[in-house]
Amino acid sequence: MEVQLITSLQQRRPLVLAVTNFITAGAVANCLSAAGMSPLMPSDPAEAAELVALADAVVVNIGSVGAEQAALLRAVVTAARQLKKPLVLDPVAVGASQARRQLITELLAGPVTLIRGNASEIAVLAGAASHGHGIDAGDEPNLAQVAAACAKRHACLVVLSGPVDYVSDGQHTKALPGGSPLMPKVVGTGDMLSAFLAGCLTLPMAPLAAAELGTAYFGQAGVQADDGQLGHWLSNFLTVLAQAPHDFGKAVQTND
Ligand SMILES: Nc1ncnc2c1ncn2[C@@H]1O[C@H](COP(=O)(O)OP(=O)(O)OP(=O)(O)O)[C@@H](O)[C@H]1O
Ligand SMILES: Cc1ncsc1CCO
Ligand SMILES: [Mg+2]
Repeated sequence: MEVQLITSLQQRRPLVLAVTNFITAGAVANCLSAAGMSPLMPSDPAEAAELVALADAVVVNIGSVGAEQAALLRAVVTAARQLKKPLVLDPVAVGASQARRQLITELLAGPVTLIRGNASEIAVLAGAASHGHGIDAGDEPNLAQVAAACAKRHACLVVLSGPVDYVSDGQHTKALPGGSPLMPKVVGTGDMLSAFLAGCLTLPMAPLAAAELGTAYFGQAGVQADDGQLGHWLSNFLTVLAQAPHDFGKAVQTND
């Protein structure tokens, strides 16, 4: 794994503007900070353009879909497109309500760089049947095809997360094993991955390669944070992310 790229990213400390949700905002901010990125969470649509201008990358998450949050999401997405910032969309529980589907349709009327969701969320965006259960994924078949179909349909990169993560640009799809069975039990690990990938899209490499590197790195950190105790996972994960990547690289299995 190209860990020196992660070192260079940490030296730059890219500013990631993150519209998350009120449930996991703190965990996402701490994850970004531990990983060597600088989190900023906006709350007022009036400041969206100024804050997006400061940002190196932007992530938006529809976990909280009230009218005020929707206005903030629209303003941030519009500014990110105008200012050509890498833009990640996390379609939390998109299959669960009409309001979420409507908001996602609106946000996906223009281009995004990357969509990161679990299998059921990505299936909805691919136009396939889905079996999600609120924020949790259900059993979906043909995950590599679902990821590729979603990427083609929305002309963007897709990271479909789960026991195996699939990274696709619609033409090429890579399956990345990794992560821990504790991760789906900790609420917000997907939100953290989406925000982390936004920061990785600032790496000086092709966006597909950056998405693969970021997804593999996050998964391997997740493995290392697993000491068998659910309650330890999040604090272990922040500690692992905050380690120098060369130490991290020694401690975890690498891809090359
Ligand atoms: N069974 C599993 N085994 C190993 N890793 C997993 C497993 N399930 C999820 N993960 C990892 O957890 C992270 C989050 O993926 P997940 O699909 O659970 O996101 P999510 O459903 O959007 O989560 P949330 O809504 O809580 O933020 C990814 O890094 C993924 O690789
Ligand atoms: C539990 C929950 N409900 C809406 S968003 C969220 C956090 C995971 O995205
Ligand atoms: Mg999620």
